[in-house]
Amino acid sequence: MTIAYGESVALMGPSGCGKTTLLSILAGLMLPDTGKLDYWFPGLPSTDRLTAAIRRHHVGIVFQSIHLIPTLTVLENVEIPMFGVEKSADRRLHRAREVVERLGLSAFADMRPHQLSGGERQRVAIGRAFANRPILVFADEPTGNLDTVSSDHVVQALLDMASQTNGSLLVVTHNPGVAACMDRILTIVDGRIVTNGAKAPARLGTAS
Ligand SMILES: Nc1ncnc2c1ncn2[C@@H]1O[C@H](COP(=O)(O)OP(=O)(O)OP(=O)(O)O)[C@@H](O)[C@H]1O
Repeated sequence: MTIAYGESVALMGPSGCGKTTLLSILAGLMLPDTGKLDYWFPGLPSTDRLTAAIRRHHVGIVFQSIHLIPTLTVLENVEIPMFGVEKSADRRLHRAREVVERLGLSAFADMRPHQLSGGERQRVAIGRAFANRPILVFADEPTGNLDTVSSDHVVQALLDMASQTNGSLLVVTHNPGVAACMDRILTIVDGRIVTNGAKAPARLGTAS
């Protein structure tokens, strides 16, 4: 598979076929037993591994189970990834406010996650994933536990943030409606990736 710069890709397939495993390998959270990865991030030397430093600066991850820090406010949760990347506290706060506003969450900025709905919480997690303007964002079943309306908002938030940062998006989903919103759909069939359609302006990375 190849993911291009600025492209949004859905990854589908039956339960247990390996979508989360593939995403975890691509995101550098797991090492593959076999196969090869290549990343060509703009402005960076090509690499076959996403190290923690590359992940911190250039990659965002959104999980189905959200994982916000319950004791921090919405604004503080969005700000977390910027520590160690952006030294200026003023710039961190400015960027966090900008992201929260863009996601339509300004009214919740000073609230704690438990005061928000599931969909709102997931949008905060999306804001956190995009806080450092990453080149590549992985989302694993980001709408898995949400109703249709909240799910639509979450997909819009993902696409809007990706287009603002011109980042690439890989979304694992069981939902054909969510998949249809992406530029391209990859499906794992009998252990192999099948693709439909292609929009490939420039390579960002491949896995085989
Ligand atoms: N850490 C692990 N060690 C060994 N096997 C694992 C591990 N994690 C997952 N598996 C197995 O690998 C297979 C693929 O799991 P994975 O979670 O990637 O599938 P999936 O397509 O994401 O499924 P779902 O759609 O249900 O989330 C499954 O058979 C699972 O039991």
